[in-house]
Amino acid sequence: MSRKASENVEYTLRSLSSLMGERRRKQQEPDAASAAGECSLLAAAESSTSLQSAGAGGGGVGDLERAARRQFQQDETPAFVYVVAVFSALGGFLFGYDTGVVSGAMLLLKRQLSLDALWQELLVSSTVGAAAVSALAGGALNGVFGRRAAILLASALFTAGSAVLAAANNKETLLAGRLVVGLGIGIASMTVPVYIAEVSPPNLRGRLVTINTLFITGGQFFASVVDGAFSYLQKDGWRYMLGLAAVPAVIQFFGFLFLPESPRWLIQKGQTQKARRILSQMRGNQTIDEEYDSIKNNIEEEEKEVGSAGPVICRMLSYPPTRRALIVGCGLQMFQQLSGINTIMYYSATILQMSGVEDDRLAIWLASVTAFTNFIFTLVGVWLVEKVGRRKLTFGSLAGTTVALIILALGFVLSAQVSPRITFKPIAPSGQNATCTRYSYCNECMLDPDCGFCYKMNKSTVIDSSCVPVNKASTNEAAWGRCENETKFKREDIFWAYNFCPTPYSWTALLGLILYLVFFAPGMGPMPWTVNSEIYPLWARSTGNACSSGINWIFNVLVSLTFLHTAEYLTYYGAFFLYAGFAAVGLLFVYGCLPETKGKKLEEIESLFDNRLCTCGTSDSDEGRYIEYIRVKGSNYHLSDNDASDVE
Ligand SMILES: O[C@H]1[C@H](O)[C@@H](O)[C@H](O)[C@@H](O)[C@H]1O
Repeated sequence: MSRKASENVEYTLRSLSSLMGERRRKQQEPDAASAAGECSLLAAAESSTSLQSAGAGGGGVGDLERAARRQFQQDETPAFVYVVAVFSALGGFLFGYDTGVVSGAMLLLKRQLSLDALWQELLVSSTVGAAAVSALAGGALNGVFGRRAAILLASALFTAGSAVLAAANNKETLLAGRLVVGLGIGIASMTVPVYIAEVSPPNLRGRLVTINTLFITGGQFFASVVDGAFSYLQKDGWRYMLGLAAVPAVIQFFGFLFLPESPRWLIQKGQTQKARRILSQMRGNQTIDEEYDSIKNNIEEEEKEVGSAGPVICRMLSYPPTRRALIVGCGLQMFQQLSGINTIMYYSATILQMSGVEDDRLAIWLASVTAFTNFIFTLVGVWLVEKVGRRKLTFGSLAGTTVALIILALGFVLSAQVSPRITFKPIAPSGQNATCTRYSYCNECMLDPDCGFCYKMNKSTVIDSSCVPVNKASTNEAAWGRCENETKFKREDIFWAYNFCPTPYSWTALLGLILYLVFFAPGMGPMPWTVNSEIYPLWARSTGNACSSGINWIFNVLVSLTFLHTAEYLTYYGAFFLYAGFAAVGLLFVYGCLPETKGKKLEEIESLFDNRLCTCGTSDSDEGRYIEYIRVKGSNYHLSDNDASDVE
């Protein structure tokens, strides 16, 4: 039987068994109910036989199956699961908002509180650093107190942190607020995907977990709009930017007071009655027996196989399937960051300036266009994840990202090659730094963070150009010379370029940037989070996600903090070629090591890591196959894709 046909058979059987459950509930008489159930199964067996022949002959799908499919889809999506997913994903929104909003807030803050470079760096990176620490610690928190408690704690931290930030009167208080918010981000980033994965039905799990990343990028986009809007409020605009996060945080906190704990965590802790009640609430009108049994059996088997002595991380490392899963999960998170997403997100305004946008405010608004691209294309990922699966989506996305990075780098190579010559070397006033005046091309001048390029234009040609030191207090003007006073030099048609050079190849940078996000956002953005929420068995899930989220945050700090220095040492194109190199290695890793988890029950996924690591590329033919358990007249039949006839 062809694979397509076998999938159809499974689908129909599941649909019909679901229909059967529905019909059974509607019947008042137990006997009549069981008769209806048997009828349905007989119909299923017949239908599967006819489908087998239809599949073999390449024919269409019958009315019965279509009706069953419709019914099945209705059955599978109780609104409650969506409500739970959306409330949890508010954690993702806050993660995106708080990491995104700071760049705009910093523009205002540094003026109002006269922050030097060290304090600016501290305020930006303290949050990411705190997130790394709390993501790592979040594993224990999740394991001991449960997912719900962890999400409640994260939203409390977000609320408290935002309130402190909005009311802050000095930089020390701001630092405290940013640290508290960072602790919330770390806990939310590792807990929310796990929680959503555990409450979702298998056929929707990928989509619902990916919604969390949609909320992350949505938060980043919203933050960029808020930054743009409040940038006009020079005094105290930053208070609104930083404080606004309290609103979704409070909503999430109160929402979660009424939302349930993950049934899987409850079963693990022995609270089986409560778990059953929640599971049936989450599954609407379907029977929960098989799912409940399979979770419970799995926990018991795991305990037998792996034992329960010693720290979880040691047990994970000494048990080959979880060790392999951990390598895959952490590797994915590492490559997500190494492919440079956050240099694109945090420095898009700078990169856009390189592409010829000279006005600061316009660059901030255009940065929100890039954030919007990231958001919209994550939505494409939500749509694709259950259609093409995790593996193909991640691979395709990373391949496109690599090409986009190469285009971005080539754009910078072209710009560097036609970099304007420096034609005018002013004498530095006594006691002033003269290093900048030694450069011969704009490109060298641009890469020195202490210097900027001052020039005039004759039609489209750069003339009278010089390289002079930048004013440390405001990078909008030079420390001395013709570009010293912004209002004055603008009146005289003189231009100042800090961090960029005027170039006719500006469009390549813009093209590369947009292409990058178009490819990155549907796959490499969300899949590392989605896959990590699925690949660990229950006993290792919190710890596995804590480690991989920790890795994500650690590489986030490393890559984004070193971007400007990397560009200084390797030039801009060197930096992007470097990220392209990392992405290419990531591509091999994904091809070799990432198995397909689409449609599988969480309890089945562990077996994907039974074989030696990095043999997944050879087991593609297994993609999309299900093993489904159905309950027939009180007994469980194991239905593989070749033995539909087992059903009587
Ligand atoms: O998945 C997310 C998303 O792609 C964000 O845009 C990025 O800033 C995060 O670092 C990443 O983890």
